[in-house]
Amino acid sequence: MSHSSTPVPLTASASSALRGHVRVPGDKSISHRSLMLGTLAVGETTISGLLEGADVLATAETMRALGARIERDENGIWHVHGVGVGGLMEPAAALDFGNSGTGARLCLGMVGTHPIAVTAVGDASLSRRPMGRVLGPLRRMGTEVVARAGDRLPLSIRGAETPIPIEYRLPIASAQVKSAILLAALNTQGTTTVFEPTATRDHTERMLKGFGAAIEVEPDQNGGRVIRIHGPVELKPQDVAVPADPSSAAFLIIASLIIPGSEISIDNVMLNPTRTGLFDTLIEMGADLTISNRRLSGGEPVGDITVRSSRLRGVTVPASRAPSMIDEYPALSVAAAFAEGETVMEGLAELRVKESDRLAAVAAGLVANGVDHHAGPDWLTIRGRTAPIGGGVVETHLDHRIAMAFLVMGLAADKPVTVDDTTMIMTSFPEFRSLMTSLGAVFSEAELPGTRR
Ligand SMILES: O=C(O)C1=C[C@@H](OP(=O)(O)O)[C@@H](O)[C@H](O)C1
Ligand SMILES: C=C(OP(=O)(O)O)C(=O)O
Repeated sequence: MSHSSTPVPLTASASSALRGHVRVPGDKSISHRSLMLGTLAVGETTISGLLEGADVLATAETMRALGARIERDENGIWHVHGVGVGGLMEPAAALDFGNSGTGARLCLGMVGTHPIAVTAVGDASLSRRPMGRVLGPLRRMGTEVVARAGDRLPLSIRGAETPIPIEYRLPIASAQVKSAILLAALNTQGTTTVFEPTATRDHTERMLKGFGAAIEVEPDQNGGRVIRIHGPVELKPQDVAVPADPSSAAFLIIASLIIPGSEISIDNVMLNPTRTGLFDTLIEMGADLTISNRRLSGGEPVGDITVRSSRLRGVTVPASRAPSMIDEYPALSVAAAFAEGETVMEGLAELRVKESDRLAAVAAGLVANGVDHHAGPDWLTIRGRTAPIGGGVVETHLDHRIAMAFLVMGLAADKPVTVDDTTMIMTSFPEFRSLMTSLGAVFSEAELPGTRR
């Protein structure tokens, strides 16, 4: 997205019951990966249901700059004519990843083992986020890095001429780091091994298998996994059908739970167990959430979700569940504000390095709207319904999930909730406002004097 777009504030007000049967856009993680793997395959990959959000469109642009021919046809199908592993071309200009951590980190992995020079830039939010977590293993594989202290964007890399396979134990639970190494391994002679102490989303592994890579995944007894990939790899083009994004569905689901009388259904939601921690948590909280028509689609479990408004109660969400719902804590915090009793969320350290410091941004939004809570370095407790909720203005810090979560809060609150900017919602869920409005949500334009970003 543009780095200098004018903020567009929005107010959400108490809405009557949400009703309807909808689809939400394609999964962001799978969308990025399908463009990247399509680029690394020889021949034509087609993608249906691609998320056409700014983050993914930025990835499409970077894949073009690296040599892929990518077109969208009149039916909304994307066609990626790949250059093959080893075939990436040196881009003529810096690659702009906008607001997207996934785009930047996975692409650094891809190019880190191609002998080309690449400069990576991003918006103000992305330029604050740590890249050392991928540059560390890439340096061991032979990638040269020119970056300022702290390894933040903008930075330049030159990919290794003769990449070295590594064994790497992830120091943090991060699918982006794991995926960057696996993508780097594709153009590396020999076996690259990644140990992940806690399972994180495994779309890269599933998709690499689908594209024909020699990859083995072995679960260990403690919930971790060992992943081995044997390079160099030749990828075969695929027809990818991207299922709906559970992280986007989360906002509709929580809105329906907290607005009395609501009942909505969402079709074809991805239900990979490495992504469904929020749904498990909501069910523990007493949510009337049912999943029907479970099936496999393109190597991923999917199903249709029906949700009805429910009396929620507070629960403890253990740290071990964090990787499977890492993007859902802002939304869960809103559900917790409307639940009876205390919700305890542990293991939240990674929230501090997302598009914003999400722990701080959520806590500030809760303060602004009168919600009883306590935040620590890596935990948050929220006591729901102790006082009227709402009436605040929330600073979003270029973070789409903060904006959407607090707009959902406003739909069920005693007083309206305003967010200071909604432009960045287009990174992951451009249809958020129109889809929510079609279900019955009430939004109105807001004007804020001297909004800070
Ligand atoms: O691999 C991915 O597609 C993602 C991994 C997660 O990030 P981390 O790897 O930093 O946990 C998640 O927060 C992000 O939205 C998407
Ligand atoms: C953290 C997120 O994305 P990314 O890391 O790709 O910017 C997100 O979408 O919540």
